[in-house]
Amino acid sequence: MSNLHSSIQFKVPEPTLRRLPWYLAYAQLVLKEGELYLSSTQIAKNIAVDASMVAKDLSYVNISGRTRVGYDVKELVGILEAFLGFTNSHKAFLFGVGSLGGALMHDNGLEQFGLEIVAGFDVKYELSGTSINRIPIHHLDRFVELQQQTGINIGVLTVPVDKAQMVSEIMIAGGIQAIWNFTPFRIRVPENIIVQNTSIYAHLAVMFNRLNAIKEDEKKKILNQRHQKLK
Ligand SMILES: NC(=O)c1ccc[n+]([C@@H]2O[C@H](COP(=O)([O-])OP(=O)(O)OC[C@H]3O[C@@H](n4cnc5c(N)ncnc54)[C@H](O)[C@@H]3O)[C@@H](O)[C@H]2O)c1
Repeated sequence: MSNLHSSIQFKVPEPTLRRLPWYLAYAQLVLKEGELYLSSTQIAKNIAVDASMVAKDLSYVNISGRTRVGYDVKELVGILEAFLGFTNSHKAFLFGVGSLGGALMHDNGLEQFGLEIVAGFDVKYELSGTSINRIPIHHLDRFVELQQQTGINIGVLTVPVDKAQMVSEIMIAGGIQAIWNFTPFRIRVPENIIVQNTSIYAHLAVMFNRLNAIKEDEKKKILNQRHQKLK
């Protein structure tokens, strides 16, 4: 990625960066269906966001739609893929090949999003020399040597929570500059290190909360109906 490209990306607000992959996924679907043009209103309807928000988000990626016709779908897909860094594969090491780490190594979808896990590291000796989805697993002791050979600077952290800080320090000392942290521990890192904390559980809480809101609404409706009948 060029410096110019990365300096543009840093100015993009995080919520926009989180929405762009949704637009891309929808544009890819439309492209498959053979459509040539796509409007921001169409995108907005399908993603359930505001059309003006879609247009604003897309203004960050330097693509302009044609009045009344919309965006050229092929161009939109290409630009979004390149912008999000999905076209150039980023290679990563994974630390902690347990149930979550193993599942991530099994997931072929990650590569579509530009991340390729090329090796896993663990402290369990019985895992050394084995592989998951053709990705080799090594003992953690071999990390520095393999980092020096490959120059890989992204690390996926899936170790037990009480090991998160210690392993992240080993990762950083060995040359990792960006950590995708799946542990619930808020690791402390030097300023120049990028950390992205990710939790699938956070989204669960949102889903439960919305479900409860629906239930509360239904309860209110039932109570209202009873009141009406009593009147
Ligand atoms: N973010 C999420 O949504 C999410 C979801 C599930 C689990 N988690 C978290 O992911 C982490 C892993 O969970 P899991 O269920 O896969 O646990 P697990 O016990 O199945 O796997 C952990 C692995 O880390 C290895 N390990 C331990 N110490 C290590 C070290 N110093 N260096 C390298 N590897 C080491 C273990 O040998 C084991 O193979 C936990 O912190 C858990 O809380 C997060």
